[in-house]
Amino acid sequence: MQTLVNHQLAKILFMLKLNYISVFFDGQPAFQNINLTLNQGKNLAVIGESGCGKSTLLKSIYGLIDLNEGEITWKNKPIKGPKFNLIPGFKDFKFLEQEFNLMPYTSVSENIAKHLSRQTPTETKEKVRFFLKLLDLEHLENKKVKNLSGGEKQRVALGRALAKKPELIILDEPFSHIDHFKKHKLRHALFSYFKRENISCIIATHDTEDVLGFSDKTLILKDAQQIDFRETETIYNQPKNKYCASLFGEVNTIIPEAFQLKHEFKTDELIIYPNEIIISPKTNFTAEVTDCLFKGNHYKIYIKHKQFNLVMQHHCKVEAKTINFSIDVKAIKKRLN
Ligand SMILES: Nc1ncnc2c1ncn2[C@@H]1O[C@H](COP(=O)(O)OP(=O)(O)OP(=O)(O)O)[C@@H](O)[C@H]1O
Repeated sequence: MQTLVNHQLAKILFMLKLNYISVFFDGQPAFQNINLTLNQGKNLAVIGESGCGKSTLLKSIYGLIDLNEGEITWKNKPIKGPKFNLIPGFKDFKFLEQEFNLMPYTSVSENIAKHLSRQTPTETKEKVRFFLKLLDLEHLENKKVKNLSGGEKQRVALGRALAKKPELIILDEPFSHIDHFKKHKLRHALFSYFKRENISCIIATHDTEDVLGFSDKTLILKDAQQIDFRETETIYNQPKNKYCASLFGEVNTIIPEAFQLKHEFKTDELIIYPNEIIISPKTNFTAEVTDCLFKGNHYKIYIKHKQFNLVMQHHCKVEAKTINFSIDVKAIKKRLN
């Protein structure tokens, strides 16, 4: 009985399932053997270097591209590509592509209102007002879309995608045209809205800020292959390799033995983040300081120790030509465990 209940629960929770899916263009994989599940209300980030297959994967999930291998299911029903669907795209999903496809000669409000579900004029007005506020577009409500900036258009496109509440929203670099100042506020407002409304989200991005703090799971692609798919925190704390760690920023690879850490870490190579190298005057490790960059709340410091070029961070500027440093073993062990 319990098994039956668990099985049914799993059926409900695993809304989206990608079952070893692949797409090839001219015999070359755009992505290959992607295998994952996404639960209701969860946020998945898809990251990886340019050309690794992120956009093609998103389009395939929405049903715009036919799969060459595997199957995509949503609530246990297959999602078919254009070969099997007269109207491309899946009804429970909304997709915000890199191109926005807005109606240029109508106003911001009209663009959003057109996509709301049918309701009374007062309800429509209230809903439009809600999205204008959420996306910081209130001051532009009557402006024609053709006269908006790229970032403003991108926000209208987000409003349009959300107007009729989707069960899954697919976002391809949704903040790429939006300035940093607005991006932080908007990102927070949007992801909080998705959580509140239990909307699942898949976002392809090059911005670590979209990933850390907001995505529950992360999929890492490289050369069309699935390199990792785990909880975002686990991926960051225990990166499989340097490529995976580098997607979150600059990192170091060291040989533990060269830093007298052979007994602490039983691996040939160890990936360490810049905050895990610390200036400590009492150690035997000296390094030449090759650069020191102001980063706002810290300095990024490039150092050279024997054959190792390392990057570390420090709370204040380093003027000295050489420093003594140590590897923060305690912090690394805490992260790895
Ligand atoms: N319609 C197509 N025909 C042929 N090749 C394609 C097509 N669309 C994409 N590709 C190729 O598939 C690969 C994956 O492209 P995709 O746009 O999915 O990458 P991406 O990870 O989204 O890149 P970026 O981060 O630069 O947006 C690339 O090598 C690309 O050239």
